[in-house]
Amino acid sequence: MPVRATETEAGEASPGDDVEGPALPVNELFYSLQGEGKLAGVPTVFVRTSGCNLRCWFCDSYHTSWEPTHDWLAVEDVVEEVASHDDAEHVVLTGGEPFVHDASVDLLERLDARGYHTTVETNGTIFRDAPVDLASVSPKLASSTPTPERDPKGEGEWAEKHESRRLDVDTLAELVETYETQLKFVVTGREDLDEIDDLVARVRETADATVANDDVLLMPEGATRESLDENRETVARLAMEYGYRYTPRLHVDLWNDAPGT
Ligand SMILES: C[S@@+](CC[C@H](N)C(=O)[O-])C[C@H]1O[C@@H](n2cnc3c(N)ncnc32)[C@H](O)[C@@H]1O
Ligand SMILES: Nc1nc2[nH]cc(C(=O)O)c2c(=O)[nH]1
Ligand code: SF4
Ligand SMILES: [Mg+2]
Repeated sequence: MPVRATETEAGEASPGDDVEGPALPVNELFYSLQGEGKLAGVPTVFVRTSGCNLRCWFCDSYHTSWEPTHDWLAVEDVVEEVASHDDAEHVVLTGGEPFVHDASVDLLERLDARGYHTTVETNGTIFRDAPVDLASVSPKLASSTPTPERDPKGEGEWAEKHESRRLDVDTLAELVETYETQLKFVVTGREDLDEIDDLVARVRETADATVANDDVLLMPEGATRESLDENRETVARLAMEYGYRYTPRLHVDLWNDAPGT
């Protein structure tokens, strides 16, 4: 699909006059297996919006965050493209950060009306009221911050903004109270576990809903097979030690970092 560069930080520059009704900046749309979380292995259509309010140094979707590209599509056309994948019953709305866009709610409503199971992959900093069957929330830890040493593009210009935005316990609590939720943490090493324990405790104190240990998933950092090979066993052992759930990155095991997988 042809894409054009986005002009603003969160990628919310508007569609051209040729697009009617609610529209989304779509980076890619593809059919694959859900690679992460409780539904890993389920055939799924992925809609990846462009634009994000954070800048994780490790972001595996660089062209939705650090250098966003997309084509503006009418929500109606996105639904038709999803429906062209005859066998799919599940749709994942991801990004970038899908909840920066008002039209994500329109899309979820139309998908729900057609009977799809919807998962939203979100960083948990923005709440939206929408028909979401599984909120797949991935709160960002201190180890995600793009310090000058780990900045994929500049020299740490995003570090402060990322740091001030990356966690909002009240928003996490609202998501947990409203939706069936999994909390899926990207783990870079043992150092992350104190922060995860602390955050899970704060969400449990704040939310009027239960967060079971098997709703808390540890996912190894790794956009490539090579980096996963380095991290996955450490993270699997940490899951056993702390009593949380481990999630693979099945798509990376199967297809490495190929686009559209
Ligand atoms: C690209 S993000 C888009 C959704 C949303 N912005 C978020 O971060 O949850 C999709 C998922 O990939 C995870 N992710 C991104 N880069 C990763 C990496 N290098 N290793 C492991 N997981 C990664 C995110 O934490 C999130 O669970
Ligand atoms: N196969 C596959 N599964 C995924 N689960 C979450 C993904 C995402 O990027 O949000 C993703 C993805 O990019 N590919
Ligand atoms: S929040 Fe998600 S999309 Fe945004 S930079 Fe981090 S991993 Fe990438
Ligand atoms: Mg992905």
